[in-house]
Amino acid sequence: MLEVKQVSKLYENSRGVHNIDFSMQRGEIVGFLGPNGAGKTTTMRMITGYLNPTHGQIWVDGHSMAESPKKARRKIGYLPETPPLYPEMTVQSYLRFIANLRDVPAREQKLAVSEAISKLGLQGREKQIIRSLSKGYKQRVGLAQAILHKPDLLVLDEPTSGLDPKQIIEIRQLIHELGENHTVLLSTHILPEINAICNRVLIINQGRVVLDERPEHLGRTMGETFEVSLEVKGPRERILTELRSLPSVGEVKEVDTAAANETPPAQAAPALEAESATDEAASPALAVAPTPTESVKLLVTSADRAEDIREALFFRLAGAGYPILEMKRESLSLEDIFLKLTTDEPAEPELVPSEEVDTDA
Ligand SMILES: Nc1ncnc2c1ncn2[C@@H]1O[C@H](COP(=O)(O)OP(=O)(O)OP(=O)(O)O)[C@@H](O)[C@H]1O
Repeated sequence: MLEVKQVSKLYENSRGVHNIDFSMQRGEIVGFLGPNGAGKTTTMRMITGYLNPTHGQIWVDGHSMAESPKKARRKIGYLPETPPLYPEMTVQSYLRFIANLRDVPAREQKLAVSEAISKLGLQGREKQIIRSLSKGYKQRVGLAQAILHKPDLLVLDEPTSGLDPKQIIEIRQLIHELGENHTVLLSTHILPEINAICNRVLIINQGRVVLDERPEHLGRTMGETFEVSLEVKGPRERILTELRSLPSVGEVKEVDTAAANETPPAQAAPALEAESATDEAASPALAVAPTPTESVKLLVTSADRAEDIREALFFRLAGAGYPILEMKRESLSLEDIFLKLTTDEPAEPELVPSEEVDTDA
């Protein structure tokens, strides 16, 4: 659907983007992430034909943006960071105007506008002046103009920026629905947005792609070690011994010793023995002075980086008679990965304002 081949955009200040290279298959929803100034908008403007690359090529559904820009752009719906709205127009007249601009045949315009209005939940607002709409509804009109000519690829630059939490959820839901019939590239600063709607993530830093992966494979790609947090009921020392003797286990760290300190291990064993004795013997003791439940919280890593050790932990602890109260796989969050990939870099030198080399298309 989209091929971005070794694309660079050099501004006079030498910023911009360098050798961006990726492709998108039909039906993908790709999240485009990067810190401020990383090059997201520059890349999106080149993909949509609003900016000429200094080097490289862009193909949209087989059409070269350089050689057949009209055909290539016909395939794309673009929502820039600031939606290109005319505030004095009504929603309906604005969308009719855009349909005209995009060469939607006259006899199809009415239907195209009413379809876009209903897809974006703008029914009842057709006659409203755009200026009087809330930011969330203006964004819906922006999305409506992007899909009017029924493009295959939607390029959305920070579509939820500046919206309140309720509007963010609504717009996300709409993008999710649009993703059923469109290929979508969307830039965002909101990391949970990627997990919520995207099936692939591209991270760009200082003008270069530094990660291209499916969200569920991010940990593996980052060389993450399989790690599990556990809460186990039973005597601390014995649990540690059991776990450390498992060949598939690498490291076992205690994360919260509060429970163990409350009940020293020496006292724990008799208490458990009393519990495992007859019910008649255990119950009166509990009624007089309840035995604190001894549990230990641990962080356990795999000996072989990526091996899933959850089943081994379960069977070993169950076999030894120590119930697992909680078990959770710990993984690097997208935030962790983003920070790892976009910090530890030399700080950007002070930017001297200058004109760009190419003029906008
Ligand atoms: N017209 C221009 N002239 C010169 N430099 C520019 C121009 N437009 C962008 N740049 C520089 O190119 C780099 C990439 O900018 P771009 O706007 O694409 O980043 P971005 O990732 O979209 O940032 P943000 O998240 O802040 O919108 C930045 O260093 C920016 O200063």
